[in-house]
Amino acid sequence: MAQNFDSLKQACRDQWQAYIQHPFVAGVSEATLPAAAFRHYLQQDYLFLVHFARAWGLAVYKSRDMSELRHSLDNLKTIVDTEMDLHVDYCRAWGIDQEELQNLPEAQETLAYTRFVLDCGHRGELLDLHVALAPCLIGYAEIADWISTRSQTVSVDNPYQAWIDMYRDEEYQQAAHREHLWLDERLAELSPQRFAQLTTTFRDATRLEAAFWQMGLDAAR
Ligand SMILES: Cc1ncc(CN)c(N)n1
Repeated sequence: MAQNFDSLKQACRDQWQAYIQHPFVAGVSEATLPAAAFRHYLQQDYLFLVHFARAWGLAVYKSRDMSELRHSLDNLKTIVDTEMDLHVDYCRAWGIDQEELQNLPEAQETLAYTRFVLDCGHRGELLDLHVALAPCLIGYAEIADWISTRSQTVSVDNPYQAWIDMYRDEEYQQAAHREHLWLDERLAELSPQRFAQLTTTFRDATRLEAAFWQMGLDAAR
């Protein structure tokens, strides 16, 4: 049977679930997450987005034809022109201004995750980089879906509603869908050995996403 993106998720089922349904995400959904946890997450996520934009820039650089290049460029634009602007506006609403964001010290979890992804890109091929980036782009679209289907989700007066809406937004969901299809096409052709190698990358990136949520929770203790 041909492998696809769902095969990657299946191979890392426990780690994927621990990321998508992390207590931080449940707290956002139920409006019970401590504000200090979310604030710390927002600050570090600004730094994260800067490095992830660089990683998509690296994917543009590593592309072999115009179709690959345009695909990575679209993802770079989603971060720089849409997600980052919304993020900065959102931080401002939480009383965090641009100057504060630019002068933040980088947390270990941010360093570990972002440099891991950049290293996958430098060391490997374009596909290694896309697989390392997938938990970020596709994972948040799935998280927004998970939140919207939960009966426990609070949708009236939830202080995190604007953040949830950012990832439920059609443009973000479509970018995640395009990446899903892009990966499905490339994963189908691989040898079992190559698929196993990419599974390790995907699992590690997923673990680093869960650690990023945990960093937010720990900041509120
Ligand atoms: C840590 C993290 N992972 C993913 C995303 C969604 N692009 C994000 N903003 N931050």
